[in-house]
Formats: sequence, structure tokens, C-alpha cells
Amino acid sequence: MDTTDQTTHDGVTLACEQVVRRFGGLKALKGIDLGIRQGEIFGLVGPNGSGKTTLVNAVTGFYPPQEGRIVFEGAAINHLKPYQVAARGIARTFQNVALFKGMSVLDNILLGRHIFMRPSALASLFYWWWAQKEEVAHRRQVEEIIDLLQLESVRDEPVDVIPLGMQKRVELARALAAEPRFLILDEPMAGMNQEEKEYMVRFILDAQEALNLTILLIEHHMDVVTAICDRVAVLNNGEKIAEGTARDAIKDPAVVAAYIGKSNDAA
Ligand SMILES: Nc1ncnc2c1ncn2[C@@H]1O[C@H](COP(=O)(O)OP(=O)(O)OP(=O)(O)O)[C@@H](O)[C@H]1O
Repeated sequence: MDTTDQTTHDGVTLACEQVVRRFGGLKALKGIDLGIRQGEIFGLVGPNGSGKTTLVNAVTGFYPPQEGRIVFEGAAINHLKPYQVAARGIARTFQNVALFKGMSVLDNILLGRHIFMRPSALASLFYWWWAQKEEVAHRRQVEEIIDLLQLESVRDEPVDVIPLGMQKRVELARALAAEPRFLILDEPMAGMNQEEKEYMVRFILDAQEALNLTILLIEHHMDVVTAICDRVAVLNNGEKIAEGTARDAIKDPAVVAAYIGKSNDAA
């Protein structure tokens, strides 16, 4: 789909405007402004508890903002339910692996196609021939993704028996199955060893190129952020404290202070 007419003049495809999210008395997001441009990989970094996942949950409709606006491809989405946000073309992976245990890799990825499927089993029963045709089309799409992410060797394995690095890859595959234009990756390399990390970086870049994606990446591994992100924003305590290239942002005194003050996550 051509999105050139759905971005603003400076190419912003997803904008957060003064986004506020509270949990009881805690203000997890204190008026965040962000503009993510079509086609870029935008890194979201910051110490634990700084608000990164909350911002993703605000964008994806899990925890809608109580103040501010979120605009995707020119339309406000901050009032939408998660499935409606997904239908607009935004897909995500989760910080902790959230696959369906006992189901195969293939079936887990097929679930990513649910936004395109008929709402009721009854409809499928009446229109079984149509449903069968539809099923074949879904499988064809999924096979392409399996190919892209090199998951052929495990496609029929139950997801819980494959290594963590591959489980994370299946999560990426499931998100891609929804044919997003905007992909949100919440710590896709958490718990991975160096080799698995390098593979994952390769697959993210391949997917971005093959599917023309814009990506928002939450990542603690600063070597990865520096290597693949066009720009980053740094959150601390619910506020944006820096924005720019990764190299500049990590040198920013406010960012250094935030990390030293909290933990050594930026290692
Ligand atoms: N559902 C919730 N209920 C109550 N408080 C929450 C909820 N979700 C997040 N918070 C709080 O909001 C703040 C921001 O949390 P968030 O998970 O967004 O941080 P984060 O930057 O993603 O951290 P991490 O890097 O550890 O994942 C934290 O103080 C957290 O405890």
C-alpha cells in the first residue's frame, strides 16, 4: 500500500502528542511527544520503569492514553481498541514470549492472520468451500514469512520445545503475518546470546526491507540500537529526556545520569 499521501509533510507516519497515562496515582507517561517517520527504525530506550512499554501499550490500545493524541497515517487512533489498531496496520511483539504453548510454530504464525479471518465458526461452516479457499491463501502468506525468517526446519514443532531465540523469531513471524505497515518490537533480543542477537538483527532488517516497514524498537542492548536505529528517543521517569541519533543520545549528560541513577541496563 502506498502511504506517501498518509504521512505529514515531514514524513511522520506515527505521532504521539502530549500523551499522558496514569496508573492510580502514578504518572507513567507525563506528556510524551514523538514523531516516527515512514520507513525508519526508531529506537525507544531508557532505564527500567521509564515508560517504554506503557507508551507501546498506549499506541496499541491496551492502555489508551488519558490525555493527548496518537495519530497514525493522519488519523487519531488513541480511542481505538487493540484489534482496531491492529486492523489499521500496526502489529507488535511482546516483551515476554507470548506464544500458544502446545501449538505448532505454523499454527502460532497462522494466528497472526486472525484479523483477516471470518468472525464466526458458523460462517465458515456455511461457506465451507469459501473458507477452504481462504485457508489456502492464509497458509500461502504464512509460508512466505516462514521462508523469510528461515523457520522451515521447525515449522511443525510445538513452540515450547524450540530454543528461546527461535521462539522470539516465531513472535516476529506472527506479527508479520498480520501484514503490518508499522511494527513494534518490545525487547526482541531479551535473553539472547550474541549469535542469536546477530541473527535477529539480520531478520529484522530483512523483514523491514522486504515488507517496507516502519519499526519502533524497544531495546536495552545499546550496540544493537546504535547499529540499526535511524533515530532514538530516551525516556526517563515518564518523560522524554533526549532524541536524535543513537550515538548523540547516549552521550547526552541527562541520559548518562538517568542510566547511572537507575541501573547498568545500557551496557
Ligand atoms: N498495568 C500497570 N499497572 C500499574 N502500574 C503500571 C502498569 N504498567 C506499568 N506500570 C508502571 O508504569 C511505570 C512504567 O512501566 P513500563 O513497564 O512502561 O516501563 P519500561 O520502561 O517498559 O520498563 P522495562 O524496561 O523494565 O520494561 C512503572 O513504574 C510501572 O510499574
